[in-house]
Order: sequence, then structure tokens, then C-alpha cells
Amino acid sequence: MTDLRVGIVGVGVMGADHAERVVRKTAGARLVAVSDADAGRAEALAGRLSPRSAGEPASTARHSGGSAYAETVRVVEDPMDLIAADDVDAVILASPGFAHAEQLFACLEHGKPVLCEKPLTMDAASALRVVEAEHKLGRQLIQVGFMRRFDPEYAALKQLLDSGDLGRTLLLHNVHRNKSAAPTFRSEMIVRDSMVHEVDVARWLFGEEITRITVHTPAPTSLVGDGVLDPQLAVFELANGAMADVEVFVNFQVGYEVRCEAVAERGSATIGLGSGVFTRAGERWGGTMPADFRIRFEQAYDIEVQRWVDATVRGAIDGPSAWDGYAAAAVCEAGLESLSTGKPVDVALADRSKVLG
Ligand SMILES: NC(=O)c1ccc[n+]([C@@H]2O[C@H](COP(=O)([O-])OP(=O)(O)OC[C@H]3O[C@@H](n4cnc5c(N)ncnc54)[C@H](O)[C@@H]3O)[C@@H](O)[C@H]2O)c1
Ligand SMILES: O[C@H]1[C@H](O)[C@@H](O)[C@H](O)[C@@H](O)[C@H]1O
Repeated sequence: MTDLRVGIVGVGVMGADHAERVVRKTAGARLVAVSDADAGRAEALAGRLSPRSAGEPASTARHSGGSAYAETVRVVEDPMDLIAADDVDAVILASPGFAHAEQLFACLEHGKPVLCEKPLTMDAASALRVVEAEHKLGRQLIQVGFMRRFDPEYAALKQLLDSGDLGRTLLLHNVHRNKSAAPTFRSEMIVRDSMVHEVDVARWLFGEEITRITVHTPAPTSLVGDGVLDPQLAVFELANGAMADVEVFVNFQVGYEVRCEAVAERGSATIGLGSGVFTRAGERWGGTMPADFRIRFEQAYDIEVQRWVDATVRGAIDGPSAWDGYAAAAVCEAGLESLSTGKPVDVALADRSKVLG
């Protein structure tokens, strides 16, 4: 069978990471093209991933996935041309969130399956338009990059909760800390770009929609300044009466830390307690912390992309759908209102059965 020919739009931190993944680790896929608003960045990555320009024989395979090492990776100046290109079967969108809507509509127009990094779009209205446009096509082309669903620890937690062994799940306590964020990462982005992961996790683990969100803003860290409200503490209320809380702190200074504790009727389960070897020595105990999401969630991204490739070849998706992206956008939109008022805000979600028939 021929490899799925993948093009990537946006090759900053996440796009470059996905590019390496497709080239080195993903079976049945080949990276054929990249595009970025910064053409130099795209050129540099394409050069690095095209073995001949790196002085390697084309036959050299350093990946564990199985497909051939990329022959050459083409740089396409305009992302719209990459999406339309005949030699691109499927697209990974890793451009910033503000660029997603236009690029998603182009993918739908050209019938291209797309793995779109979160957030789906910047607001609920545009996200709903994406869901409706995809629905009109009659097939699911969009998968959203909520990669935690593919993380083995989260997957094991989901399986445990679904088994019913602990009884009904009542509460989720989440912690989401980044070592640091750019000064341009404003308070709104903490909701839309970071908290959106817990929004998806809560919807997924409970299998219920979030109906109300309250975002509290404790006295901010003095290490950011300039009015950025970091950390934030949010409470989600779900349709079945369950609740989830999350602390999001994107300038934690220490390292990357993501934890989730589920409290059920007959027990609780926690994931994300430690990574690496836990040592006890010299009156100290502890382990290491990953510096960022690429390390903590490497396996999740690998599984996500491999399953997306396999499903795309079958003409399907295998993960969070456009609806999931829309539902998360609707919660974040209510979260942004709560961020500015400090009050609980009801989530305005379209009726799924009316939208999707
Ligand atoms: N799932 C995850 O854990 C995860 C982690 C990091 C980032 N992300 C998501 O990935 C996306 C990219 O984030 P990042 O951290 O890599 O950002 P980044 O700033 O490092 O990279 C974005 C890249 O897109 C380019 N770009 C800007 N506008 C563009 C446009 N209109 N078309 C094409 N390229 C454009 C920029 O030049 C840059 O190279 C965001 O949606 C972000 O939320 C997801
Ligand atoms: O875009 C990133 C990414 O989604 C990470 O997984 C999250 O931890 C960060 O807070 C966010 O900025």
C-alpha cells in the first residue's frame, strides 16, 4: 500500500515536532510538504528532514515507524497551496489558533483529512460553522489534537472509570503547569490554549457536556507582570451534576506538570504523579520533571498521529471530532466571560442532534 502523503502547515514548536514524528516514527505516512508564514523556518526544517541535503544517503532510516525516510520535503509558500496540492493526501495544521478557521475551511473544500491542533478555532461561532460545513460534506475529515486522550495514563484512567469498579465518578481535580510561557501568552490564552485541554479531558472522562464554568483569578505571580492573570482556578459543572476543577499555571518556573485525580463513589485514581526514576538519596527523594509537553506527552502524540494516519487511510477519523473541538470552544468562550467577571457563566452549546442530524 502506498504511504499517506502528509503536508504540515505551521512548523513552529508543535509543527516541527509533528514533522519529525511523521518522518521518523509513523508507519504508512510520508512528509511531502511544509508551509509556514516564516518561509525561512520552513526551509530550515525541510532541509533538516530531507536526507540528501543533510548528506545522508536516502536509504538511511533512523525511524522506528516503518515508512521510508522522506526523500525531499517541499516548501510551499502559501498554506492554501499546500492544502490544495495534488500530492498532499492529508494535512496537519499546527499554525496558531487564529489561522485555523480559514485553513480548516480550505481542507474541507479540497476534501483533505486534517489533524488540527487545538484550539479548533478561536470562538464558538466559527467552530460551529466548521462543524456544520463538515457535516454538509457527509464525512468526518477533521480530528482535533486533544492528544491527552491518547496518553497511556489518561487512557488507563478512562478505562478504569468506565469499568465502574470505583462506582460513579463524582469529581475531577486537575493540575496543569507549564514551566514558562512567552510574555505574549495573555490571560485569555490561558483559557483558550491551555485550559482547553482540561475542558476536553472533563467532557471525555465523564462523557457529559460542561454546562457552566467559573474562572477564578488568585493574586497573580509577580514573575510575569503586565496584567497577566496567572495562575487561574476554574470549576466546570457537568450536565449530570458532576464537577471538575483545574489549576492552570503557565509560569510555574519548575517544569511541566499535568495531574488528574478522579474521585468516585468507591475510590479515587490519580495520574501524572511522577515521571522518570524516583530516587531516595542524601535525605532527599524525588525524580525529574519534563521541561515541556513534548516530553511529557511524546507517547500520546506518537499514538495520536499513528492512529490518525491509519484511520485516514480507512477514510475515517479516530479521535476527538470537530464537534469536540466546537464544544471545547463553547466552554472556553464562557470561560473568557467568567475570566472578566469572576462570575459563573452558562455554556451556550448548540443542540447536537439538530446540528448533526
Ligand atoms: N497539543 C499540544 O499539546 C500542543 C502543544 C503546543 C502547541 N499546540 C498548538 O499547536 C499550534 C501551534 O503552536 P506552537 O506552540 O507550535 O506555536 P509556534 O508559534 O511555535 O508555531 C506556529 C508557527 O506557525 C507559523 N504561522 C503563523 N501564522 C501562520 C499562518 N497563517 N499559516 C501558516 N503558518 C503560520 C509561525 O510562523 C510559526 O512558525 C497552536 O494551535 C497550539 O495551540 C498544541
Ligand atoms: O499550546 C500549549 C499546549 O497545548 C500544551 O499542551 C499546554 O500545556 C500549554 O499550556 C499550551 O500553551
